[in-house]
Order: sequence, then structure tokens, then C-alpha cells
Amino acid sequence: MPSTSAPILITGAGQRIGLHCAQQLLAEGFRVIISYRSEKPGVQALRDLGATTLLADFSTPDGILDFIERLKSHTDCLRAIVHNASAWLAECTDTEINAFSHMFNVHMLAPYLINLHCSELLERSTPADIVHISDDVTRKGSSKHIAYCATKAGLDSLTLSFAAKLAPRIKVNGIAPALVLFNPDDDAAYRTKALAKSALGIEPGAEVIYQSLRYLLDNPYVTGTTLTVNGGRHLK
Ligand SMILES: NC(=O)C1=CN([C@@H]2O[C@H](COP(=O)(O)OP(=O)(O)OC[C@H]3O[C@@H](n4cnc5c(N)ncnc54)[C@H](OP(=O)(O)O)[C@@H]3O)[C@@H](O)[C@H]2O)C=CC1
Ligand SMILES: Nc1nc2c(c(=O)[nH]1)N=C([C@H](O)[C@@H](O)CO)CN2
Repeated sequence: MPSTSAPILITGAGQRIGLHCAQQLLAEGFRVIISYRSEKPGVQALRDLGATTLLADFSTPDGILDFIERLKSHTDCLRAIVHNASAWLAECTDTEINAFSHMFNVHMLAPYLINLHCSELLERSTPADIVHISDDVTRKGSSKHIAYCATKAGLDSLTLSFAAKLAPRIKVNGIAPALVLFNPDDDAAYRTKALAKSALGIEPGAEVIYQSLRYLLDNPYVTGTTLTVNGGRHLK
């Protein structure tokens, strides 16, 4: 059972991995606050389970700062912050500047500003954690998601810097998944190709990220680390 009533914040938790982790944390007795960008069935499901749901669009600095202000009006302490929100955008001519800016804001500026402005809320909880959800692809780059990969690599750097800055009161770690969940519009050819990229060759589902999150929350001697959860992609 959790040793504190301070809530856990998960950003972008209206669907998929963030939603699963929020549901599991609530089932384990944690209080949960989520950010969501658009209303989804998962957001209402979390409200029905007692979560606090805060609308937030991290695509601009003002949107991030507005969220921080509203978050602080809802709680004066936090057990953990999980930076899960993400935009997975491929390069597309004529939109590359907006796409890079969007992913920079969501993957780097939002974690940066939220960590700086909300570490005081974490300081009121023992233990206290920040978890950045990155991507295994930062290991070698991506020819099809250049800006996405670059901004996730920047998030990996934030993990190291904030771990050094916030120790010993707050642990800061990352989780770097490879394929966890397909998207509904992924066709059979894409799925076959993606599964073949890892040694284990499976679509594991969101529970493997929740397991990784609990390891980081529960372990008092891990900080500045990014857990690879990639089915052995680096072996192929
Ligand atoms: N799924 C996978 O196989 C993998 C996932 N990851 C990482 O794991 C994490 C979770 O993945 P997954 O569940 O698939 O993520 P999703 O693609 O479902 O995105 C999570 C949420 O981020 C929100 N979001 C997007 N843009 C913004 C924005 N500008 N402001 C605020 N929120 C925003 C989305 O909101 P909205 O609902 O409005 O679109 C969405 O609900 C991500 O960080 C992802 O990069 C890494 C490797 C593999
Ligand atoms: N925000 C998101 N990031 C990523 C997603 C996603 O659906 N949303 N999906 C992937 C892929 O699964 C990739 O790892 C394999 O094709 C990567 N990041």
C-alpha cells in the first residue's frame, strides 16, 4: 500500500500506456492526477475511479505554464511525476517546423518546466520520483522520425541533469520502450516488420511499462537511470 497520500501525476494519460498506468496505480490505492489534451472515454473512466483530470496542451510554453498553475491549485504535494505525454510525428514537408516545435515542447520543454516549477511539491513527499518516458530509438536514431527521436534524446539528457540536481530527496529516472502497443491503423505488413525488429518478437502491451514504473517508484537506490524495455531490439 502507498506510504503517502500525495498524488501521482501522469501526463497524457487519457489513453493507451498512460491510461493503463493510471488505472493500475488507482487500483493499488494511490491518488492520481492526470493531464489530458482531448476528452476520451479513458478520461471519464479515470474520473469515475476518482482521479483528478486536468486539461493540458503542452504544444506551447503558455499551455505548459497554464497547466502548472492549475496543477498547483489542485495539490500542494506530489508523490511522483510521470512524463508520458508524447506526439509521435514523422517528417512531412511543409509541416516539419511545426512538428519539431510541437515535439520539442511536449517531450522537452514540458518536462523541463514542470520539473523546475513542481519539484517543491515533490519535496513534500518521501519518497519522491520523476519518471521520463522516452524511447529506445534514441539508442541509434531514426531515419523516419528524426525530430521525434532528437527530442526524446533531449529528454534522456534531462533525466541525467535533473537526477543530479534533485538528489537526494527526489529520484529521477527514465523508461525507454520500443514497440509496446500498435496503433489501430498499423497494417499487417507494418506489424510483421515491427515485431521482427526485436529478439522476443512480441507486442507486450502496457503492463510492461507499469511494471517498470513500479520498479522505479519502489526502489530507493536507483536514480539517473533509463530502463530499456525493448524486447531485445539491440540484439538484432
Ligand atoms: N506505444 C508504443 O509502442 C511506444 C510508446 N513510447 C512512449 O510511451 C509513452 C506512451 O505511449 P502511447 O501510450 O502510445 O502514447 P500516445 O501516442 O497514446 O500519446 C499519449 C498522450 O499524449 C498526448 N499528447 C500528444 N500531444 C500532446 C500535447 N501537445 N499536449 C498534451 N498532451 C499531448 C495525447 O493526447 P491526445 O489524446 O489528445 O492525442 C495522448 O493521449 C509516450 O511517451 C511514447 O513516446 C515509446 C516507444 C513505444
Ligand atoms: N507518442 C507515441 N510514441 C510512440 C508510439 C506511439 O504510438 N505514440 N509508438 C511507437 C512505435 O511503437 C515504435 O516504437 C515501433 O513502431 C514509438 N513511439
